[in-house]
Amino acid sequence: MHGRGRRARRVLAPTSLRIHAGESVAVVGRSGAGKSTLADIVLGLRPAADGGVAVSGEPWCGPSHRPERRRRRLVQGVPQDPAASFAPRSTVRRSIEQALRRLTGAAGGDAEAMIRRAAELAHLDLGLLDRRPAELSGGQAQRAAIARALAVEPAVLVADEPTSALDPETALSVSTALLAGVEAARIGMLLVTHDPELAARCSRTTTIVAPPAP
Ligand SMILES: Nc1ncnc2c1ncn2[C@@H]1O[C@H](COP(=O)(O)OP(=O)(O)OP(=O)(O)O)[C@@H](O)[C@H]1O
Repeated sequence: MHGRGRRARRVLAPTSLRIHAGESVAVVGRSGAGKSTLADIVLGLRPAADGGVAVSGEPWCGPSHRPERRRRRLVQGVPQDPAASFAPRSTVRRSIEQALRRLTGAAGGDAEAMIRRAAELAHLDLGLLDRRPAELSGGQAQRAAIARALAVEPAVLVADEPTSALDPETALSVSTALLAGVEAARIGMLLVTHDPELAARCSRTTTIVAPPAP
C-alpha cells in the first residue's frame, strides 16, 4: 500500500517469490508495476499490507513486524546512487568498518579480513578502500557499495537498478562483479532492472504486473 486512509492505494499485486542461496532473480516489469515497492518491502524499509518476508526460514518482516535489530545484517541493499550512500568525510574502509561493527560486532583483524574478502568479491581494488566517496568514479563507488553489502555476510542482497547510472562498459563490469560475488558467497539476490541483457544473465527472471486499477 502507498498512502494512508482514503488515499491508501494497493500498488503491488499478490506476489510470491522464493530465492535460494547463490541464486539471482531479476525483477522486471513496466514502469510503475511495483518493482521498487517490492524491493523496499524485502529490505524492510516499507511494510507490506499483508503477507510477509521470511529469511533463512524465519520471519523477517510483515505488516506489523519490522526486521529485528540482531538480524539486520541478513538483508542488504545495493543502492542506485552509491556515492551518496557513503558518509562523505569517511573513507570507504571506515564506512565498511562501521557497518561491520554495527551489524555483526566484528572489529580489528576480523573486520579487516571480512573487508578484504568483500572487496575481492566485488572486484574492488584494495587501494580504493582508503579514498573518500567523492574520490571514486561511479563504477568504483558501486563496487565499494557492493563490498560494503557483502562484508556483513548477508543472506539476501537487494539491488534496485544498480547499474542504471553507469556507462554501458562500466555497467557490464560492475554487474559481472555483482553476479559473481553473490554466487561465490552463496547469497540470494533480488535485482530490479529494466535491462533485458542484465536480466538474462541472472539465474531467472520474474515479471511484476501492476494490480488492476480500483
Ligand atoms: N511514496 C509513494 N506514495 C504513493 N504512491 C507511490 C509512492 N511510491 C511509489 N508509488 C506508486 O506505486 C506504484 C509502484 O511504484 P514503484 O516505484 O514500485 O514502481 P517500479 O515498477 O519500480 O517503477 P519504475 O520502473 O518506474 O522505477 C506506482 O504507481 C507509483 O506511482
